Amino acid sequence: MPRTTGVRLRAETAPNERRTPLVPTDAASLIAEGLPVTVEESPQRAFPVEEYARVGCRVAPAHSWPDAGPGEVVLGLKEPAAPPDALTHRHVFFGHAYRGQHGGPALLRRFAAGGGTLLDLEYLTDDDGRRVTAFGEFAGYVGAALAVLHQRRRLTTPLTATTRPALDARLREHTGGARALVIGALGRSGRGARRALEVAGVPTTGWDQAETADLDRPALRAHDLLVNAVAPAAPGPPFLTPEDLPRPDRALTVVADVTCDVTSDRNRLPVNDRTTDWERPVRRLHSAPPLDVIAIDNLPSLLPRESSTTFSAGLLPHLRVLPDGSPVWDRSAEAFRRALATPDHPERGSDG
Ligand SMILES: NC(=O)c1ccc[n+]([C@@H]2O[C@H](COP(=O)([O-])OP(=O)(O)OC[C@H]3O[C@@H](n4cnc5c(N)ncnc54)[C@H](O)[C@@H]3O)[C@@H](O)[C@H]2O)c1
Repeated sequence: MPRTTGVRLRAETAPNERRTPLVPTDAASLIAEGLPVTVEESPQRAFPVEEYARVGCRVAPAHSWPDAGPGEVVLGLKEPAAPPDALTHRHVFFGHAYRGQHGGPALLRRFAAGGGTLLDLEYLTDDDGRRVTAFGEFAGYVGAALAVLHQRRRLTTPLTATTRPALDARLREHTGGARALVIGALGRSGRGARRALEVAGVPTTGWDQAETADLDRPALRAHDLLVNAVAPAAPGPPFLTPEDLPRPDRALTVVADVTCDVTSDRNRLPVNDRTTDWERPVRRLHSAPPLDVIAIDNLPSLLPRESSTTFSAGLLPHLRVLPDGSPVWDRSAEAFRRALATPDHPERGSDG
């Protein structure tokens, strides 16, 4: 393993990905502690590159990371665009590759071809197995907010990035008028969803694992809004089945699928098999009675500055110790090694 000589913040290429895992003030802390930071130019990042340059980051052209020195750790959020196909560096990003997701084996083959390492952000966990940093709370908040606005016919499209105070103000324009159910209510996304529903004045039921062990389908169908915020550790019975859709007793008209695991065998909402996007956030699943789904896989990007600031604060203490290593980095490297050993049969353990 080469000595860590710096951090290279990549430009994201996914449409509407405005977040960053490292904000300028935290980059400044790394530099002050002797770890150089290079930032690629990116017009879509919510923090202009000038903010990074001002605190002492080197600026590099977008997509120049393949030329980074072998000791530079390449930091991003989503899979780096090819070419190059072979990945040689240590990369830190969300791979979504270890749980049978589409594209997982192909990503692992890119690492196998180049001899690089993925230090997956989702697998940076503390001694108790808890993620050290995550976007979940913002995902739940935005997912529930979009569901409420759609149910109130107040959702304007295409969606554009906003701020928490602006979104709160729109949620407060009206109150009540619906009952919501949040599944996965005790998790980060579930907490965020409940907060948005509270701001919107929507009475909310919260279910977690205890309540879904023996699913009360009539109770589920009696809610107007459903926010799916679970992180299931294993495949299990669906929350909604095709038989639920035509039922005349179904009050449920809007589902926000925050989990968005639409290509995984753990998907608890298999009545929906695809994501939606900022251009067309809502997809009609059934016409009579109507049922619409919102399944956007980059929800926190709608609050890019706030979600990035929180995420970066959680990651910073770990970036600080990159040169020396730590059990947190070791655990993520070990998850990568296990997945690499069985790329077509990914592990099915919990990712928390
Ligand atoms: N759409 C997006 O933009 C976006 C962004 C971030 C995270 N996510 C996804 O949201 C999901 C939740 O993330 P999180 O950070 O809140 O996870 P978390 O681990 O904090 O919480 C998940 C919760 O789900 C519960 N749960 C698991 N299986 C359940 C079941 N069968 N029934 C009821 N509850 C169950 C857990 O007990 C836990 O309380 C993850 O799949 C994550 O990948 C989506």
